[in-house]
Amino acid sequence: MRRTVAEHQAAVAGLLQAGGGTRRAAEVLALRDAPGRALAEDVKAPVNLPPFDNAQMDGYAVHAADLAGTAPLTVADPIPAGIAPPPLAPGTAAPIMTGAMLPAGAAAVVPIERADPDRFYSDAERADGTATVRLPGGIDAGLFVRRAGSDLAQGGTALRAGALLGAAQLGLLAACGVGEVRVAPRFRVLLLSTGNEVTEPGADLAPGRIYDANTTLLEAALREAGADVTRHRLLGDDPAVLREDLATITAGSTDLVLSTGGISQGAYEVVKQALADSRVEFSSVALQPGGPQAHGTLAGVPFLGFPGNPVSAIVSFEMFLRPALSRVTGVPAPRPVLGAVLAEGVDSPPAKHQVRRGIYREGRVSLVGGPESHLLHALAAANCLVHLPEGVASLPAGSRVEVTLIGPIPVEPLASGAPIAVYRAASGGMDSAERTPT
Ligand SMILES: Nc1nc2c(c(=O)[nH]1)N[C@H]1C(S)=C(S)[C@@H](COP(=O)(O)OP(=O)(O)OC[C@H]3O[C@@H](n4cnc5c(N)ncnc54)[C@H](O)[C@@H]3O)O[C@H]1N2
Ligand code: MOO
Repeated sequence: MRRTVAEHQAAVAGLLQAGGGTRRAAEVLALRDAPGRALAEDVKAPVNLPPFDNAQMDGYAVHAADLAGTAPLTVADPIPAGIAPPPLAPGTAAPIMTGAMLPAGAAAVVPIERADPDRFYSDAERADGTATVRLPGGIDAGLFVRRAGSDLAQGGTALRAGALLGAAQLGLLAACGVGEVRVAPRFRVLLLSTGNEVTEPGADLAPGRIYDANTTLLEAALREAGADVTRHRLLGDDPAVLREDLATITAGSTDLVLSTGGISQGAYEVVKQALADSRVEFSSVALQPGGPQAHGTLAGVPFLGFPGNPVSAIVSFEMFLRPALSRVTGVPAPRPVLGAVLAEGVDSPPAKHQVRRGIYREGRVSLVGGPESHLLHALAAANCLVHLPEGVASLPAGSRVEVTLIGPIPVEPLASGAPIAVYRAASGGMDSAERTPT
């Protein structure tokens, strides 16, 4: 059967959805074990974030009654972070450190650099209670005060079910005091490679044989995408042996069986022959590489057969399985798809969606290697897949194409002295300093 890329994408997503791999019980994990997992339920903030009004700068806490004036204020006891301070009396200013709780009565914090003197008194200097400080008048209420709940109010939704847990999301949960999370179960994949010619990397290579790249390639891709992978022993080219092997698969034992190789037009297509009378369909998708595809079920377990050429296998993963996993389980996050200008002209078979490998940078994409599906070295140098859709026979340099990012975009080191961050304080008036790399 011949089908379009979109038709096969829908078929694979439907297969995983029906497979029920996402309906297993959620797991409860400590935050440190949860990177890369998807939340199984909404998480509400059990506390305000921040939990209390606190100082955004090291400086003086100023009473609401003293914001306007410039008269000297008596210096009160200092307030370090981590204590509950006594109330602040009018006519006094308390040295307060970043993150310390604002005392009752205080309405603003003036950074120490704006105070006169512009340094904190020592305990000895404050001992007789006569130390004073002058602050600039006309201070806005709320200056350098971080209000309780201003980031997230208690009871508010911190993260929704399905959220992918990365560093920022886990950091937020930790800040809220949440120690454990319920996450969706990992998607389990049984991965098998076929072919008499494939040899385990590290072993001696007999004439006519090649090393097994696909198991490592797909296992790494699947793990990176959040799946739990079990490798099946390398299988030869005997359909009877493979059929026997696959007969041991039982419903619920895994969420997906994924094979590579043995599905096209040869005389020894082991997967095709072993599954001839099964619920697996062999089709030709209008995609290059990645044309031959197999999908269906084995004992109710979803099955996908990718072509044996390594680039065909990884393009199949990126085009069909990764988006389906993303849609069905929430993990991994979808790949970014960007518009880019082709650095060179390119030809493509118009009856197929061709996927070339490229290096994307600053809006331009250069192709790496040719269209052939054995070019692993070029794949390893690429950071994107370049899409030349069905109907396109050739594109001149300068044409716009879509690229899917699969690796990091190269960046130049920052020129010395260039600003790396300019932060403007939300409370207005005083800007924090521009930071420059040294
Ligand atoms: N007459 C035709 N021949 C082929 C067609 C076709 O339509 N008509 N399609 C070609 C395309 S496109 C592809 S892709 C391949 C797919 O073939 P199979 O899925 O049956 O895969 P194999 O024949 O087993 O292997 C293809 C290729 O990949 C190498 N291989 C296999 N497994 C591994 C592995 N684990 N690690 C590294 N390399 C592997 C294998 O040695 C072959 O070179 O068929 C074309 N032929
Ligand atoms: O479709 Mo095959 O996957 O081009 O090499």
